[in-house]
Amino acid sequence: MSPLKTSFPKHKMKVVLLESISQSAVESFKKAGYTQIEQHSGALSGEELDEVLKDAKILGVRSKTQLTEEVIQKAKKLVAVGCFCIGTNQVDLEAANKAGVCVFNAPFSNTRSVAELVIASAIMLIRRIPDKDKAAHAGEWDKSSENAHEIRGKRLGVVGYGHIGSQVSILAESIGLKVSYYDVENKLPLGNAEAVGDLKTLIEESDILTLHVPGTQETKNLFNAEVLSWFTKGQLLINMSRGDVVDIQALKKALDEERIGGAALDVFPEEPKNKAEKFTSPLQNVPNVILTPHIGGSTEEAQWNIGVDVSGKLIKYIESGASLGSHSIPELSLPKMEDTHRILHIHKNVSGVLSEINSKISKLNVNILGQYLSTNFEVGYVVLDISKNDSLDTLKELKKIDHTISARILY
Ligand SMILES: NC(=O)c1ccc[n+]([C@@H]2O[C@H](COP(=O)([O-])OP(=O)(O)OC[C@H]3O[C@@H](n4cnc5c(N)ncnc54)[C@H](O)[C@@H]3O)[C@@H](O)[C@H]2O)c1
Ligand SMILES: O=C(O)CC[C@@H](O)C(=O)O
Repeated sequence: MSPLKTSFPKHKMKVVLLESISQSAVESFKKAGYTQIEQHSGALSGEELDEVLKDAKILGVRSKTQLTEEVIQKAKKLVAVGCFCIGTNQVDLEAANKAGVCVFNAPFSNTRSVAELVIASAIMLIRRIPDKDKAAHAGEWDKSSENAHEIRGKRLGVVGYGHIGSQVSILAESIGLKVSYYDVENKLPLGNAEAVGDLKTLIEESDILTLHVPGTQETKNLFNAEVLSWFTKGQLLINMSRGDVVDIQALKKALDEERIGGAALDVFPEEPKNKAEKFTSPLQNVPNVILTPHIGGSTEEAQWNIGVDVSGKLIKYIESGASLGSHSIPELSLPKMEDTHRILHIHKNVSGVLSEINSKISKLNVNILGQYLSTNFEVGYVVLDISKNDSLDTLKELKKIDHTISARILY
């Protein structure tokens, strides 16, 4: 299929990619005809972020760049944001929705990479490899088997049985672990995994706990001092979800008191924005603790696939209006345009807008060849496939309608 033309020429659309997004995304944009691609290796904030967003139509971020309501409101030309990762908690999705900015992510391209690191970390912790490694580097030869165990036959407790949690469960069973899980939703158990009805029982029954919940208000401090007090027998804790899910000071206390026997943390409440910033944590130099710099999904395979996935969604949205997978404006799956022009109208979801769209169309006496609508609580998204001769007049009229957030045309 030859690339679609857009009313706004692609070579004039600025694409900004932050946080070392994979070259696969750059290649996809270039192949689709986008030439203004600006790449930055780290996250941006404050004036620097506002400045690059002044004339950006498309923005790509990973987990560090905070797209607050203020930032989104200032980015007047922004049409779509791609989170080149799973998490979307760094974006104010409500503000993006209200501004008519479509937000996509890559819901599963790095799940396998995270799941592999969880299994690797569990084995490292249960063998107390962090301490042995440190000792060997310091010239000490400690061959003792004390407190080092096989993972076979131990029970893994998975908190959050979604894409990653369930994949960890499959890998864990394949090397002889028993698996239980706790999820707020009713989830189909894979393999021989068993659902447990409450977090306390899961913690008490497991030897290793691994966290795979999303970063939301509900999961903030989910593992607080009270929950961490349910660890009494030296269980191991792995967190590769979001940093603020665990109260770090309370975790340190539990490690110091040996109620928790070791921990692997890939995410932290405060993470450096780039390589130049220093990383500090109360858990540095605590025995049997593995600290990694938020690299659960950082493999070449995962990053390449994420680049392809998210750039594909962004290009499709810009060039066809299809918003399937959007986390902000309503989702619409659209057919190919057949010898028509397409108008995309995003508006506040208040009564009267749809009837006004239809009344304008009937007054102009235009031929509508396809009409698609999707709404959420705040916003409505209408797509009209329209005869080529009528499209520009119709767009002009639709732009005048009260409560219009944005309107654009594709041809
Ligand atoms: N460390 C990394 O590099 C890395 C990489 C990828 C994803 N992540 C993070 O991993 C987490 C999980 O990702 P995913 O793709 O599996 O998400 P997902 O949405 O597929 O699964 C999350 C699961 O958690 C459950 N859940 C929500 N609230 C819960 C609660 N309070 N208690 C128990 N269960 C709860 C949900 O019902 C869902 O089943 C996310 O926070 C994501 O941002 C981290
Ligand atoms: O690549 C990143 O910055 C974030 C990775 C991970 O936390 C995700 O949400 O996919």
